[in-house]
Formats: sequence, structure tokens, C-alpha cells
Amino acid sequence: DNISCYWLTPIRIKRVMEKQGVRGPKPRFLTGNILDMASLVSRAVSQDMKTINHDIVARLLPHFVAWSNQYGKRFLYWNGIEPRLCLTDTGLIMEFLSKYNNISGKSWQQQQGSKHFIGRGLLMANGEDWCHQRHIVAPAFNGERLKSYAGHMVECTMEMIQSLQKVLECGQSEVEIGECLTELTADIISRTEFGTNFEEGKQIFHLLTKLQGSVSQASRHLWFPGSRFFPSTYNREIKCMKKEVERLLMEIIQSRKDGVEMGRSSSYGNDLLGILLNEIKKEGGSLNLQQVMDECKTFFFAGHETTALLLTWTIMLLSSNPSWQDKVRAEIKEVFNGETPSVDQLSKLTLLQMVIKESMRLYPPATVLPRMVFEDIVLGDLYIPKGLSIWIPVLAIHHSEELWGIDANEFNPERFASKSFIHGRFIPFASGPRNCIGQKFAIMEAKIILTLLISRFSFTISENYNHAPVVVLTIKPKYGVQVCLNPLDP
Ligand code: HEM
Repeated sequence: DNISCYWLTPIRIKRVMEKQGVRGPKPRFLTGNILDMASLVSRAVSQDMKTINHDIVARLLPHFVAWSNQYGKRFLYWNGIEPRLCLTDTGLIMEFLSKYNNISGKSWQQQQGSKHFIGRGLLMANGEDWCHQRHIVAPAFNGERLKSYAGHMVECTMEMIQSLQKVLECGQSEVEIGECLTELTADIISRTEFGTNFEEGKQIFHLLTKLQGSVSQASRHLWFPGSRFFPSTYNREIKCMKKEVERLLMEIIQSRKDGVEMGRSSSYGNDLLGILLNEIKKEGGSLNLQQVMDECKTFFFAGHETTALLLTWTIMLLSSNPSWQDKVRAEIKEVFNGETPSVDQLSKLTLLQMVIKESMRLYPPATVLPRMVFEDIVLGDLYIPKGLSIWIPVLAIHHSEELWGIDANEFNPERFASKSFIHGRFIPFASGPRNCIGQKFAIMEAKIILTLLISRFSFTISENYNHAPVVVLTIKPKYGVQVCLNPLDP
């Protein structure tokens, strides 16, 4: 069966796609097009950008640009032994994401890459398993629950603002805001997930961030069959860190369980972990502790870096577009007039909402979406055999002149003012039943943090800022974002 997994099926898939006119770069044995991709990317990002401009598709997805120029908008390439069909047709993408969710999902390679990191939590689960988990987790991200997290968001942001004010008082005026925001969103998710256990949570997440680094180093070799069995230093280190993360998580979970079982408390708590434990109990299911731990890790991973990057790029954009910064500040003043932002009023911040959307359009934290198809399907005029992954280049769609007009690479939040809407051209949170479950959480968090920051400081981009976006899973500023802060009277 191994032979068919590594060779026969791919040949069949290639032939089936060629018959439909879908071509692509010639794959090499086992490595597919990975080496071509790596060399195109490393050449494209070898230099920083000379000015702050947002024309970044050729820099970040040079393989997409090269192959779509040569083979057309739909092309087939090989991520090692995994064949991927690039699709940019928004109609087909929306059909795929809305209809075929139960027979598509994360590929074996993706799951293997995150096995020691976030495991089979919601983000990496497939089929029934995914459906069950999504059902259990959903209540934690709805309506009133969501609002109850706002307090943590305000509290953590105020602490960060105080430490920024201290830095300014010491005479320093420039900060690397990306690092501050990453710490802030980690703090917020830690408090939301673990409530009173948040200090322990932070310790766990610190380890998990280190683990992510090692896993991403090791997974560079994952396309090579059998690599996961190599007893490399990485693999040893990874197993060791994973054990420690899970030991710490188990301590928190066990203390919650003990609390309920010994009658000290009537529920597992109101934080994300508590909601998860309560839902599982309500369902009458016995606790699968590995799943609970995987879910805790998944929320942290999926929820903190993405939001931090959204905020970092938004601050970069506002710092280099002072007129929009002033407009947003005036709107915030009008809505809140120096008061602590309340959740119900956030929807009145229409300019801020437009800016956030424009920031996610230009710098979507998740640049590409790969989804493997587990059964043969027909998508529009395409017959797609099982075992093929659909690869959606979100970044390229967000920058497409065809979809957005000739100013596609410009920062122009105004474009989100009108309700006119091309279905499927804006997909920072994916779409359909398997979209981002945390998107309302993320937007609420972003609005609260930006409201507090923008009303207390004015930002200008520092001359030390070097514009150099790079993709390491998500789009990051290579050297951070250096901004000069000026305190304002709130
Ligand atoms: C700006 C911030 C965020 C962005 C851009 C973002 C984007 C995405 C995208 C594109 C997906 C689909 C990934 C795929 O299927 O390949 C996703 C899934 C997910 N996100 Fe987010 N996300 C953000 C914030 C959050 C937050 C704050 C949380 C939780 C607190 C979260 C939790 C999740 C989870 C659990 C999934 C998996 C859902 C499923 O497969 O059913 N995300 N996110």
C-alpha cells in the first residue's frame, strides 16, 4: 500500500488533471516541487523592500506568480509527494468551502507536522471527529460568552499601556510594537482560557511557543518518507518539551476535576477550559484528556499569533498613513469620549472596522489554505480525484487587480465602505462550516486593543523600520515594526 501512497496514486492524479488541461511544473522524485519553491522564495525575500508598499505577492508567493504565468490560473504542483491544485476562481472556492467540508480536510502531512505540537485539536481534526469537536467548542465562542471575555481584553491592554508609558517616561520614544502585541495577545488568551490559572497557562504557552519553533524546523524534512522515525536531536527535544507541556496542562485540568468531584465547586469554571469540560460532561461523554489538552493548545496557537499579526500590520499601516490614523482617532473619541470601550458600542466604530478589514486584506495572517479532498468530487467543470489537495492562495486573491481594481495594492480602507460585495474575494478567516471559529473573538479583541492604543498614543513609523514581510506559516514583519509613540491625553 505504501507504494500506491507514494507513487501510483500521484501518477494517476497527474494524468487525470492533465486530461482536463491542468498542467504544472515537472515534479522530482519524492521532493516534488519543494526545492524549486524553496529557491524561488529564498531569492524573492533575500532583499528587504525599498519602500513601504504593499505589492507583496511576487515576494511572498513567487512560485504562485511563476507557475500561474506559465501554466494558467489553475495549475498542479507537488508539495513533496502531496499533489496540490491551485485555485483562484472565487466561485469554485466558495462552492468547495461551503459544500465539501465533510469529505475534505487536513492532509496526513499537515497532521503529521503538528502531531507533537497542537495534536488533533479542532484545527487538525477531520470528518466525524472534527464535527464532534466543533459542536462541543462552539458555545464558547457565541454571544454572551464572547462578551464576557471583553473584561480580560481591556485589563490586559491597560497593563500593556502602563508599561509603554513607563518606557516613554524613561526617555525612550521608539518601540518594536510587534513584540508587545504578541505578548499582549498571549496574555489575553491565557486569561480567557485558564481564568485564575492564567500564570500557569502563560508558562505552558511559553513552552509551547518554543516547541512550535522546533517542530517547524523538524517538519522541513517531513516530505521525506520515514523522516519522523529519525532519532534526530530535534525529535528528542520535541518529545521532551511536549511531555512537559502536557504535564503542566494535566495539573490544571486535574485540579478542576478534583474541585468538582470533591464538591468544592459546582462547575468546572467559566473560562474556555471550564466551558470545554462542562460541555463534555453535559454530553455525557467521558473525558478524553488528550483531546482536552489538544484543544487547549490549539486555541492558544490559533488564537494568539494571528491576532497579534493583524494588530501589528494595522499599527504599521496607520503609522504610515497619518490621515487615516487621525480619522480613526476622531471616531473613537466620538463614540467613547475617553470612557472604557464597552462591547455593545464597538459596532459603531465603522472606520476602524474598515481599517481592520483593509489590513487583513493586504496582510492576511493565513496566507494560503490547503485542504485535501478525500473522495472524488466534481467542482464546476473540474473533476477532482481523491488524494488531491486544493490550495487556495488567499494572499494572491486579496491582491488581485481583477477582483479589487487597479489600486489593489494600495491601502484604501474606503473600499470597504460600500456594501457591494464580490462573493469570495475576501477570505481572511476562510469560509463555510470550517471557517475560523474565533473570528468574532479576534475582531472584538482587535477593536478593543486598537481603541485603547489609538486614543492614548499617536504613532509614527520609525526610520529604523525596514519593510520586509516574510511568510513563516503566517505573514510576519522580518525585523518587527518600529514605531515612535507620542502620549496623548485620553
Ligand atoms: C485575526 C485573527 C485570526 C485569523 C486571521 C484567523 C484565521 C483562521 C483561518 C484562515 C482558519 C482556517 C484554517 C484552515 O482551515 O486551514 C482558522 C481556523 C481556526 N481558528 Fe482562527 N484566525 C484568527 C483568530 C483566531 C482566534 C482568536 C481563535 C481562538 C481564540 C481562533 C481559533 C481558530 C480555530 C480553533 C480554528 C479551526 C476551526 C476548524 O477547523 O473548525 N482563530 N482561523
